[in-house]
Amino acid sequence: MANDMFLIFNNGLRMPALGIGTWQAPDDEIEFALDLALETGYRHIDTAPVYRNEKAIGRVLKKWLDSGKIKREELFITTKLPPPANNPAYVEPTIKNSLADLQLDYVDLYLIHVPFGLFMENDDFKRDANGLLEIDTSTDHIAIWKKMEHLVALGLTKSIGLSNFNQEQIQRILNNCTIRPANLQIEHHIYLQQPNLIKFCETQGITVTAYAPLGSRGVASLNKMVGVERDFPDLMDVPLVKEIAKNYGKTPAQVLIRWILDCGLAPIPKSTNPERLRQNFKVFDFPLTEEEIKKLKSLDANIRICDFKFFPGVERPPEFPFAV
Ligand SMILES: NC(=O)C1=CN([C@@H]2O[C@H](COP(=O)(O)OP(=O)(O)OC[C@H]3O[C@@H](n4cnc5c(N)ncnc54)[C@H](OP(=O)(O)O)[C@@H]3O)[C@@H](O)[C@H]2O)C=CC1
Ligand SMILES: O=C1CO[C@H](CO)[C@@H](O)[C@@H]1O
Repeated sequence: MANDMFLIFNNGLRMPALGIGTWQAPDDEIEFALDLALETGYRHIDTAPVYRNEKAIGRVLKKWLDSGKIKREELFITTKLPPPANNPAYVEPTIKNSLADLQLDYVDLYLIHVPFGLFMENDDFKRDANGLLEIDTSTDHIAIWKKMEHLVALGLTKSIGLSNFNQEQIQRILNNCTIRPANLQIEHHIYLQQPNLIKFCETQGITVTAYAPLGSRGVASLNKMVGVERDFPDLMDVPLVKEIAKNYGKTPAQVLIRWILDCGLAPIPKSTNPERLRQNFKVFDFPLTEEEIKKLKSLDANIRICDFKFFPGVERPPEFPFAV
């Protein structure tokens, strides 16, 4: 089954609408899973230096590209500027590190991962004496964006975009840019739909990628590690989702993914499990009806799962993007 759906960027680039997420996929798992994903037909891969798996992803990409089984232009690779590199001086060296690890000459999309800046210490984010993350209060989005634009001129990325930015932060970039953001990557699923932000992106010609489309179990495990107590709803157990899945002979995960595609967004579900990874790709043969799309839209409950509570103290000003 072919992935025949694309999102068209404001620079003309075509991004396969369904991608594969790679957060919390350690090296051995991701090497195996990515190989299988490429066999299955996935062509859009989402990663980031903070996922610490770019080297493993690079090994798989090199193997496929060297073998001639795939051409570079058939792939769509996204990676991100990590929070400690939210500083104009670090933008170019940081993408060059990612490219070296990914064994690529360019990526298709480079995103500013989060709007707030952090610092590194001993291979981890730097904390103060109270265990709170130290925030870089000098983070300057406009100066960083100028360097992001320069990366396009250097040919190190085809397009540039943002992740986890709110409308006000995006508008500030739009007011001061030469190259407009091509894409915004945000949490998006039936319980967090942010219609105003999506509408804003639509009117500004910014495509939207939906992270945590299945409800992200990874956030729960990070929360647990830092003692944040929070229960999340299981999106695959929602009665309406299960009912629609049953009617089509599909799984709840497939309905959640298909609904995002039908909303015109790009879902990037993560799976390193062979059966689930293949299952998540089999979504091109059952467009939902207008009625089903509407009913699923009515489930919006403004439940943000990836609220960065697993980063203690990160909600302090100046650039934390969400209402606290
Ligand atoms: N820009 C940002 O700040 C963020 C970006 N992301 C990106 O978005 C991607 C997706 O988000 P993520 O947080 O991983 O969460 P997802 O919503 O993709 O959920 C992934 C979880 O669901 C499980 N799963 C996958 N497919 C199925 C299925 N068919 N049935 C049941 N369970 C399934 C996976 O387990 P298993 O692997 O065992 O199948 C994993 O535990 C990330 O991997 C990352 O690339 C994510 C968070 C933040
Ligand atoms: O993409 C993401 C997933 O996990 C990270 C934590 O390590 C977050 O920074 C993030 O936004």
